[in-house]
Amino acid sequence: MSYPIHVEGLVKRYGGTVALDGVDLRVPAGSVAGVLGSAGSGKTTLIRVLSGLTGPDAGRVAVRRAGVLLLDEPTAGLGPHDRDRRWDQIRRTAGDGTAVLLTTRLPEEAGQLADRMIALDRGRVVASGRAGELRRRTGGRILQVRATVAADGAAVAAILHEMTGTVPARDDRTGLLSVPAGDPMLMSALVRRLDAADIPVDELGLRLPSLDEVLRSLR
Ligand SMILES: Nc1ncnc2c1ncn2[C@@H]1O[C@H](COP(=O)(O)OP(=O)(O)OP(=O)(O)O)[C@@H](O)[C@H]1O
Repeated sequence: MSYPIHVEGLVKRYGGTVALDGVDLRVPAGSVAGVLGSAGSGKTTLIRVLSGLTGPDAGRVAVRRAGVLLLDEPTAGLGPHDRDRRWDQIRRTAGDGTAVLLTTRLPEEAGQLADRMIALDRGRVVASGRAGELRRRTGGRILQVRATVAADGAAVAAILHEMTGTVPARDDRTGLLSVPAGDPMLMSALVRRLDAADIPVDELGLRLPSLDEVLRSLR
């Protein structure tokens, strides 16, 4: 199979900065590849090399002239309505047989659009695979909870640790404790435990992981 976008061992340096450090990726026709990374991870540099704006320092880069779409953070700055329209356009374009590669800082965007995901961290591919696999590996939702009385924080952390096997992260500013909520019954089980221990909480919920949390779990 030949790929409309095919990159092997791509290295790009700016002076002493290694912006891309041995990137491998292949994008089949009719699919979306999502490159997920934070500021400075090398996303824009990758788009610039793929589009021929700048040359690689090492490696092999092959990009077909037709049937390829390269998008650098295509929904940055858009409101929810325009973002949804842009997502639909991108899905339609891939549905017509185009190989789409897009960069994003939003794990949710990569999860929504991408067939395959590539996580980029300081110029290196730290994870790649089917978007569904990566979503499973990153554990879905994060549970967060805060004790009403600060002195109860340690007891809540100990309960979370015991229930999940993970030491919860604590935000020093807000006092919120968070752990990956792999088990869908975790929240209700936690409420029972807190009730039995007579510990009041003033915040309890599930949220999507941040980009940093996703990247940390993939590293
Ligand atoms: N023209 C340049 N000259 C020197 N260094 C550069 C240049 N372009 C990028 N870099 C450096 O290369 C690294 C990767 O930058 P790049 O812009 O590709 O990241 P990015 O993931 O697109 O970030 P952002 O999300 O902020 O756009 C960074 O350390 C950046 O400072």
